[in-house]
Amino acid sequence: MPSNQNDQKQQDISPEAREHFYDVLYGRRDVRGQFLTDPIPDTVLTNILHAAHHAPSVGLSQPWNFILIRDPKKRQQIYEAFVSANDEAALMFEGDRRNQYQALKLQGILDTPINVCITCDRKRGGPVVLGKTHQAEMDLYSTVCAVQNFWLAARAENVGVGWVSIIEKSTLSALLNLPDGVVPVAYLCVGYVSEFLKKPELELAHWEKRAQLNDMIFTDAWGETSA
Ligand SMILES: Cc1cc2c(cc1C)N(C[C@H](O)[C@H](O)[C@H](O)COP(=O)(O)O)c1[nH]c(=O)[nH]c(=O)c1N2
Repeated sequence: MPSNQNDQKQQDISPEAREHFYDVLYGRRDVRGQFLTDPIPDTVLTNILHAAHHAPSVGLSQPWNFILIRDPKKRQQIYEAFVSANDEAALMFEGDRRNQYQALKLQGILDTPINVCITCDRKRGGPVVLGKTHQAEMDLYSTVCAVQNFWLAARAENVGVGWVSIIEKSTLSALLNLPDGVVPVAYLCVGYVSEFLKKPELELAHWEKRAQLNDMIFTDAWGETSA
């Protein structure tokens, strides 16, 4: 075998590794109600952060930071911001849907040993960043890639993650002293769990269900399906 093909073979993902990768991917869950308070060893947290930091980013700008929030007082303040936003959110749903919403557990802010806020520095890389010249929001999308890496690496470490977005952004920014130009992208509750549910909690609670993949695929233009 020519040596470049040999190199390629060595880079190929083995069938076993592929299976493990899909185990992690499909086994990932948004966790709210199954958190344990057991501490996360620093080595495990470092592995997860390291994976997040290896996400793709526009122009390799790496616009993210990771704020590790352990202080119970700070978390209590953030929890109160959640409660206030969640009360407002409930009023946006009507009738039975509102009752159903109010019965959902939508955060684990005080239930985990650590919360992590992943931020995006909108000014990182200066005024002109390769790949961001015509789509300014690419730094936000890059940060979301870091969030997904974090989520998947956590699952590989058997650590659960719950994303909480029912918090007023300005309140969160003030509580975390974010400077001008830095925005919170993801507020994550992070901890070991009693179990990873087999399906999304919102599906189990009959709030929403997964759509059919085929209904999501168009060919050549929006709305066009190959017969
Ligand atoms: C951008 C964003 C924001 C939120 C979420 C996710 C994402 C991607 N999710 C979790 C969401 O409900 C969950 O991902 C879906 O229900 C699918 O479940 P699994 O993640 O597959 O378990 C979420 N969950 C929750 O309980 N409170 C929240 O505020 C949010 N916010």
